[in-house]
Amino acid sequence: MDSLTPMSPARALSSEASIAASTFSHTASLSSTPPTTVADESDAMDVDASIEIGDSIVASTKPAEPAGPAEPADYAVSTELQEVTQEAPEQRSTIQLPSPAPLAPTTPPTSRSRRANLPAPVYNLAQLAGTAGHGKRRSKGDQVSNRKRGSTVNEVALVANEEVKDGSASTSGSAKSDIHQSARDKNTKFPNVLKTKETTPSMHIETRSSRQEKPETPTRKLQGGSKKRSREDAETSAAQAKMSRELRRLQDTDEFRKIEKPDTITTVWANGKYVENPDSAPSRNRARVAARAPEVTATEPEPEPAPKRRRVKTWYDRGFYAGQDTPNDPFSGLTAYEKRELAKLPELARTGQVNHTLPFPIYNGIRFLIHGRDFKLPFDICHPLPPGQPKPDEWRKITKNRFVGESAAYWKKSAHFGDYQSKCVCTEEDGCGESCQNRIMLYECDGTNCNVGPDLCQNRAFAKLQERTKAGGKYRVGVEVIKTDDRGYGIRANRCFEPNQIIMEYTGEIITEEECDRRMNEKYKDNKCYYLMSFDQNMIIDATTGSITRFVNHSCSPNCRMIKWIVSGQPRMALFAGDRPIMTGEELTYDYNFDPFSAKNVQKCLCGSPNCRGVLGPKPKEVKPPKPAKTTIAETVKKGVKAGKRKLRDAFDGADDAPAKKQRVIKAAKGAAKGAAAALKRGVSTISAGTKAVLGSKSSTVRKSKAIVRTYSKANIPAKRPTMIRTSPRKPVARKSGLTIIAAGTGDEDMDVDMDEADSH
Ligand SMILES: C[S@@+](CC[C@H](N)C(=O)[O-])C[C@H]1O[C@@H](n2cnc3c(N)ncnc32)[C@H](O)[C@@H]1O
Repeated sequence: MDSLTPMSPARALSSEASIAASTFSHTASLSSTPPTTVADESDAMDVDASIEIGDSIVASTKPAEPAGPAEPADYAVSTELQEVTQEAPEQRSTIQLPSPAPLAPTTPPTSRSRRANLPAPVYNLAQLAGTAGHGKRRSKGDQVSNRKRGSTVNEVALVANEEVKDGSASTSGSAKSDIHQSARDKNTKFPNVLKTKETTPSMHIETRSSRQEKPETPTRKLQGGSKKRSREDAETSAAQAKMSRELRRLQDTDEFRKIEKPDTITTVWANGKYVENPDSAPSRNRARVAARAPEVTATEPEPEPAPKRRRVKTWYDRGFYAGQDTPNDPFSGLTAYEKRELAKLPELARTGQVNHTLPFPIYNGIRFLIHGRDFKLPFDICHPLPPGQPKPDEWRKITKNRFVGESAAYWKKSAHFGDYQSKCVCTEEDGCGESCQNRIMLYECDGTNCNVGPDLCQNRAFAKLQERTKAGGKYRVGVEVIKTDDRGYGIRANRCFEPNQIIMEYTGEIITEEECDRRMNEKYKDNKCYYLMSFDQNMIIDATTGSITRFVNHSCSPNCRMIKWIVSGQPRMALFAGDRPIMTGEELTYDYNFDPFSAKNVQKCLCGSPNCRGVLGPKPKEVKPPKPAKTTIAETVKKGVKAGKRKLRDAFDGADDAPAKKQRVIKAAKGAAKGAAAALKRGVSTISAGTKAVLGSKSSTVRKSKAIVRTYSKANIPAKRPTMIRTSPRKPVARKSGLTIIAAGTGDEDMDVDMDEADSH
C-alpha cells in the first residue's frame, strides 16, 4: 500500500471528467445499445460499479455545468462533490492544486452543454428486465435471497440509478450524500479504485480480485509500482507490454534482478588435465543422480553383465507376397470376358513346378494386365511435349493416299499396273529377313506374296505401322509437330525408334503432272513451302492435304529416309529411321534430294549439319565404285561377242576373196553384232542390277522361275528415290520441265540408289 500515492481529488476529478466525457460520448454514440455494465457483473462488482459511476457522474457535472431546474440532480451532485472534497482534509493536505478554480465556480453557467442533457449511463439490467425482484435460483429452481452484502449494495445502486436516471427534482440530498459517503468510504478502503479509474480511460470495471494488493515482484518493481501512475508511467506500461517474451521469462532470474553470485568453478586444471573441483558444490544434475543411485555396499558382489545378444539380420529371399496361397478362385468377381482372357494366361496354367520368382502383387497384376491401365513411360522412352504448343493452321490431314482427278484412271491405264508382283521364297527360319526377295525389291509381304506367314514374317512394316497407330496415343504415334526457330514447323520423335524402323507414312493427294502444274500456277503460286513429292508412274503426291509427315524438314545429315514400298500392289511412301537408332526428342529429317527447278528458287539450307551442302538442292552425284558383277558379266558378254565375231571371221576366212557384196554383209553382220552386243549389254546391265537387287552382291544364283524373272524386269524395280519438288509457278508451256524433275536421273543411277536403300533393309 505504501507504493500507492494518495491522489488529489481535484486531479482525480479532472481525470475522471475526461473518463466520464469519453464514457458519455461513447454512450451517446451507442444510444441504441445500452451498456451492460453494472447489473451484469457479480455482486462484488456492484459496489465498485455504483461508486465509480457515481464518481463519473460527479466528474461529468463539473462546476461549469449549469444548475438549471431541468437537471437539479447533476447540480446537486456537484454540490455534494464540494462537500466530499471538504470532508477529506487529510487527502487535501497532500494535494498541490495548481488551480482550484474549476472546482468552485462562482457563477453558474448560462448555457448547458449538450452532454449534460444526456442521461447517466447507468442501467440496472435486472431492473430493466423486470427480474430485479427475483431471488437467485439454485439449480433445482429454489429461489434464494441475495446475500446481505450484495443486496445492500444493490439497493444502494438501485437508488442511485433511479435517482440519476429519473433526474427528478426531488432528489434528496441525503440519499446522495449516503451514496457518496459510501463512495468515500470505499475510496478510503480501496484507494486504488480511483487510481485505476484515472489511468484507464475505458468502461473497464475493476474486480475485487484485481483490486487486491499484489505482491512486489520484479515485474512490478520494474513497472515502478502501481501507485505512481502518471503519463510517464503509462508510457512505461506500454513499453512493458511490448517487452519481448524472452525478457519477461527472465524477469525472475538473478541476472535480471542484478543479484550477483560468485562464479562456481566446477573443474580445475590439475595433473595436465581438467578434473573436478573438490571445493565446488556438486552440480544439480550430479546431485540428483547421486541421490537416485542405490547405495552399493562393498560386500555385495557385482552382478555379471548379461551377454549381449547379437541381432540376426533377416533377409528377404522372396517377394513380399511370397508364401501366400493363390486365391482358390482367381476368376471370382470377374466378368465373363475377363474370365476368358484370364484363362488364356500361361501364368495360371498348372505347371506342377514351384515358382520361385517374385509373384505379382496379390494377383491383381493379372487383372491389371487384362484390363489395361494408364501408366507413364520413363522420360527417356516417351516424352511428349506439354499441351499448348503452336499448331499449324490450314492443314487438312488425310491418312490414306487419295487419287485426285484423272490420276486414278491414269494409274489403271498405266502399262505397269499389273507389274507389281512378287513372291518371296523364304523359309520359316529366314522369317523374311535380310534375304527376303520381297524385302530387297521393296515389296511388303502380305497374305498373297509371303511364303512364311504373318507370325514369322518380319517384312510387314506398313501393316505394323497401322497396328501401332490404330489405337492412337502419343507413344504409339511417336511423333509430334514442333515449331523450329528458322525452318517453320518440323517433326520430333517423342519416343525412341530402332534403326530402319518405320515411323510414319507420307500420304496425300496423288495427282498427275498436269494437275501439279495447274496447282503450282494457280493454287500455290504465293506459297513458300511446297509439299509435293515425286511418287510413281510420273505422278506426284501432294501432301498439302496430307499426313503429318509433310512437316519433316530436310537435313544434309538426316536421321531418316523416305522410301517408296509396294504394299498390296500399290506404291506407298513412308519415313523410316536411318541406320542408327533415333532417340526421344530428336528432330526427324531426311534428305529431300531437292530439285529447285531454277536457280532463283534455290533455298538456303539451315540444317546446320557439318556436311551441309548450303542449299536445298539435289544430292551431289556419288562416285560409284566399280561394279564387279556387272563387269564380269559384261566381259563375259564381250567375250561372247568376240567369240561370235571370231566365228564369223572364221566363217568368212575362207572367203577373203569373196565378192564385195558378201563383205558388205559381213560388215552389216559386224554392225548387227555390235548392236546386238549393245542390246545384250543393256540387257545384262539390267539383269545384273536386278540380280543384285534381288540377291545382293553375295549371291550368285539367279532363280529363273517365271514369276521371279518377271519381277526382275526393269519396270518392277522401284524406279526412283523420291524427290521433293520445288518449282516456281510457271506457264503451262514449261510443263515438260516438271516431268524432267520427276524423271531426273538415269535408270542405272536410280537402281543404284534403290539398291543402297535395299541394303539398309
Ligand atoms: C515439306 S516443307 C517442311 C515443313 C515446313 N518447315 C513447314 O513449316 O511446313 C519444306 C519446306 O520447309 C523448309 N525447310 C525444310 N528444311 C529446311 C532446311 N534444312 N533449311 C531451310 N528450310 C527448310 C523449306 O522452306 C521447305 O520449302
